[in-house]
Formats: sequence, structure tokens, C-alpha cells
Amino acid sequence: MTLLIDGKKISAAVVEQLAIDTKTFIAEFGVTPGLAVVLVGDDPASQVYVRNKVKQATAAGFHSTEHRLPADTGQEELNALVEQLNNDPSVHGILVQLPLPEQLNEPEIIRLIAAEKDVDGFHPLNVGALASGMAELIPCTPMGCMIMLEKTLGDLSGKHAVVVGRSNIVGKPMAALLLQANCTVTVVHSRSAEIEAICRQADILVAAVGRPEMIRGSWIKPGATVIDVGINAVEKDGKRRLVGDVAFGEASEVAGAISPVPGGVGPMTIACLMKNTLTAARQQVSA
Ligand SMILES: Nc1nc2c(c(=O)[nH]1)N[C@@H](CN(C=O)c1ccc(C(=O)N[C@@H](CCC(=O)O)C(=O)O)cc1)CN2
Repeated sequence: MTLLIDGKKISAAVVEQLAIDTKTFIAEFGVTPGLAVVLVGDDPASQVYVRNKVKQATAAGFHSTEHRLPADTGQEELNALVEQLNNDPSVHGILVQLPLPEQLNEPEIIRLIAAEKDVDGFHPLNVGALASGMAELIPCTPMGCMIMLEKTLGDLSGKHAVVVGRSNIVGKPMAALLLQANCTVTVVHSRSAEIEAICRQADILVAAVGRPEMIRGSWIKPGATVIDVGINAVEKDGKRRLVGDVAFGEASEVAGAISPVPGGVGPMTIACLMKNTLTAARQQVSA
């Protein structure tokens, strides 16, 4: 029997616990954690994610604000908003929804967000802290994947984990977290040779390539745990639907446990954003 790793259920438990921790935090420090979410443009998927983030923040007991800017916003205008949020003591976490419209410089914005308010964990200081095992603010998607893996497998020591993809948002931080959990880690990417053969060696396979159903059932070692990070919109029989980077039907006949799309990593990403917001608030009140 293949176990379905239910991201909706696990994330609901994370947010429920967080709501309790937030109450305790507010009672102790008299401060309500504040999250500011910035959305530039009108990408429909980003609008959904931002709406869900604000909703979850409210459910966790945070004060949250949404800042919407038009698609033709210039760099100076966005920089000015980020500076204003950096200087606002009621805001403990800042998130700028990605991707940004192409006229905007993403690395510049990421660097401009105060590192202690960077609840995405993308600022170079937070990336460095993660690489050296000292991170407080960890990128949300990889953090969510780790929670799912630990819930499914317990101790990950000695497992061979293969990460497919090397993005700054998922692949690289995922590899760092797996290494910290004492896994043997291999990262494969578009220039790697023998990707299929390497995937077949994985006890843990994390797929984060952004290519619909690229990873087939035959790439998976029997009994392996598969985490599918991909969220790809495809058209099938004239209907739009979401699929992951893993061919779910085939993979679930081979894997020991697998996360679905939708309902897997996506909800965990948002729950972990809430965890980071409370962490950021805690750090800022005790600084
Ligand atoms: N600043 C950031 N931008 C982006 C991030 C990020 O972590 N920080 N990650 C992604 C988008 N993302 C969060 O922002 C995200 C994507 C998907 C989901 C989700 O819950 N997906 C659902 C399906 C939703 C649907 O029906 O469309 C699921 O998988 O079940 C949450 C968050 C890029 N940008």
C-alpha cells in the first residue's frame, strides 16, 4: 500500500499549533506578529497564493496587510514600499510574491528586504545562515517538504536523498536541509547525466523541476518516499488541471509514500510562511 502524504492535513495541524503558539507569544510580549504581503501585477495564480497567505495569517492570529501594485510598477516605487515596511515596527515579516514583472529586478528586492523580516528566507544573509546550519528563517517550500518527510519517515539519517532541480527557492535549500538531517544528498539538474539511474537510487526523491510529469514510475526505487514540488497547469481533454513533476499514477504504484498535486507541498509552503512569521516576530521582540 502506498501512503499518501496529505499536505492539507499536515499543514492544518501546523497552523493549528501555530495559532496556540501565537496566543502564548501575544500574552507574553503584548505584540501581535505582523505579516505584509506584496503583490505586483495581476498574475491569477499569484493572486490566489497571496489571498491564501493573508487568510492563513489571520487564522494563525497575526495582523496582516496586503499591498497590491500595478503590473507596470517601477523599481523605485517597489523599493520605496519595501523600505517603508522595513521601517514599520508593526510588520515583522515581509513577503514579495514572485515572480515579479520583468521590468523589476528580483535580486535587488530580495536584498533590500531587512534580513530579520525576510520570511521567505531568500535574503543572502539567510541563505548563508542556512548553508552553515544556523538558519532561523528557512525557505518555506523546503521547510514544508522536511516536515512531510519527517512525519512520514521519522529519522532521515543515512537515507540517500535525490533532489531534482537546483533553484534558489527549492532545490538548493532543500539539499542543505537534507544534508543537515544527515542524508546522503545528490542534486541533479538539466545538465546532469544519468538522471533516471540516479533517481532510481533514491530512498527520498524530491522533484522540483517545473516540468509536468517528467519523473516516471520507472525512475523510482520500489518503496521510496516521493515529494512532488511541481505545480504545473496543463490542459487535458479541454480542461485545465494541475499536475506535479511526477507522473502520479505510475509513481504511486512503485513508491512507498508520495505527496499529491494539488494538496501536497503547496499548502505546506503557506503554513511554513506562518511559522517563519512567528519566528521573525520572536527574534525582533527579543533583539
Ligand atoms: N515570495 C514567494 N513567491 C513564491 C513562492 C514563495 O515561497 N515565496 N512560492 C511559489 C508560489 N507559492 C507561494 O507563494 C505557492 C504555490 C502553490 C501553493 C498551493 O497551495 N497550491 C495548491 C494548488 C492551488 C491551485 O489550485 O492553484 C496545492 O498545491 O494544493 C501555495 C503557495 C512561487 N512564488
